[in-house]
Amino acid sequence: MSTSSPRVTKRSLQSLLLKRFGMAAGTYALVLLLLWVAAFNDLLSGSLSGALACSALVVVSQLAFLLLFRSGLNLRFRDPSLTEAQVLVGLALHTFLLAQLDSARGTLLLFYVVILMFGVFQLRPGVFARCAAFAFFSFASLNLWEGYHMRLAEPGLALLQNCTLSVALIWQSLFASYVQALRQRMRQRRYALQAHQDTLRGMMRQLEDLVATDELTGLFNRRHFLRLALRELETLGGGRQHGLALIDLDHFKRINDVHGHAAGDRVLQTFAAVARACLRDGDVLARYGGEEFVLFLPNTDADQFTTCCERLREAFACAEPVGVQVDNLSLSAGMTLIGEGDDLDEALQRADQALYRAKRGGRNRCDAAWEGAGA
Ligand SMILES: Nc1nc2c(ncn2[C@@H]2O[C@H](COP(=O)(O)OP(=O)(O)OP(=O)(O)O)[C@@H](O)[C@H]2O)c(=O)[nH]1
Repeated sequence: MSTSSPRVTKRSLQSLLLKRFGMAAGTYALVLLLLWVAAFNDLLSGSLSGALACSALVVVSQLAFLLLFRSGLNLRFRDPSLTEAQVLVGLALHTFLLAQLDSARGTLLLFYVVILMFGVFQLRPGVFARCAAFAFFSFASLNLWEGYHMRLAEPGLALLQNCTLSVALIWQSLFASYVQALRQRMRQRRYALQAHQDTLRGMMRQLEDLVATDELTGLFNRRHFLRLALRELETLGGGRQHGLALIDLDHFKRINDVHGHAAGDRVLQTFAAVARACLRDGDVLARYGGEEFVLFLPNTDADQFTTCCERLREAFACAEPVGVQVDNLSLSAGMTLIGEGDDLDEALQRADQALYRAKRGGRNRCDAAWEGAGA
C-alpha cells in the first residue's frame, strides 16, 4: 500500500496533466484552422510560407511538450503541469500567428485571453500578471515593429486593439487573483476540516477505549470481552480451538476486610499487571466482574492452555503488590476449550463449573472441563 499509493497518485496526476495538454493542443488546432481559413480568404499579410512556418512551430512545440509529459520529465519541475511555460509559448506563437494577418488580426485577438485562461486556476497572481504583461508587450511590440517599418495599415485601429487587449488582460489578471484567493481560502478550510476530523477520530478512539476498558485494572471489561470472543468464534476455522478460563482471586473478601478496600484494589491491579506480563499479544484477558477475570487464548490445545494458566497462577502467587503487605496471594481457574460451532455461554458455564471444582478442591489450582468441548 505504502509503495503503490505514491505511484498511483503520480499516474493520476500525469493523466490529468495529459488531459489538460490535450485541451491546449485542441485549442491550437482550432486557431491554426482559423489561420488557414484566413489564408484561403486572402487575409494573410504576407506569403503562405509565414502561415506554414507558424503551423510547423505549433506542431513542433506541442510535440516537445507531449514528449515531456509522456517521458515524465515534467515531474522534475516545481510545477509539473508546466503551465507557465505552456502559456508563454502559446502567447509567443499566437503573436507570431497574428503577425501573419493584417485586417483579420482583431478577430483572433481574443485568443490571448483564451490562452491565459489556462493559467487562471494554476498560476499564482504574480506569475499570471507576468504572463498577461508578456501577452500585452508581445502584441504592442508587433504593432510598434510594423509601425517603425511603415507597415501598419491602420494605426488608429491598432491603438484601439492594444487598448482593448490591455483592458481585457487587466480584468483577467484581477479575476485570476480573485480565483487564487478563493482557492487559498478553500484549501485552508479543507485543512481546518481535516484537523477537526483528526480530533474527532482521536476522541472517538478515546471513547471506544473508555467503553471497552475496566477503569481499575485497565483490562477489557466484560461487555467488550464477550464481543471480542464472539467475533473470534465466528472466524474460527474447522479443527481449531480456543482456550477459555474463568479466574477468581482466592479469599479476596478477606484481603478487603483485613487490609482495606484500597489494598484490595491494589491486588486486583497487581493481578492485571502480572497477567499482562505472562500473556502474549493475541491473548485476551478481561475483568469479568469483581475479583473474577476471564482469559481467552486463541488457537491452543488442552496442554498449552493448562501450561499458560498454571504459569499465571504461579506468577500471581509470587506477586508483591506495591505498598500493601498481603501474604498468600492465590487464584483459582476453571478452564475449558471452545471449538467451531460451540456456544460461548455454554463454554462459560463449563469454565464456571471447573472453577467451582477448583475452589471446592482447596483453591490455588486450575481445574479443567475439557469434556463437551471436543478436546
Ligand atoms: N477492593 C475491591 N473489592 C472488590 C471489588 N469488586 C468486588 N470486590 C470484593 O470482592 C469480594 C469477593 O468476595 P467473595 O465473592 O466472597 O469471594 P472470595 O472472598 O474471593 O472467596 P473465594 O472466591 O471463595 O475464594 C467481595 O467482598 C467484593 O466486595 C473491587 O473492585 N475492589
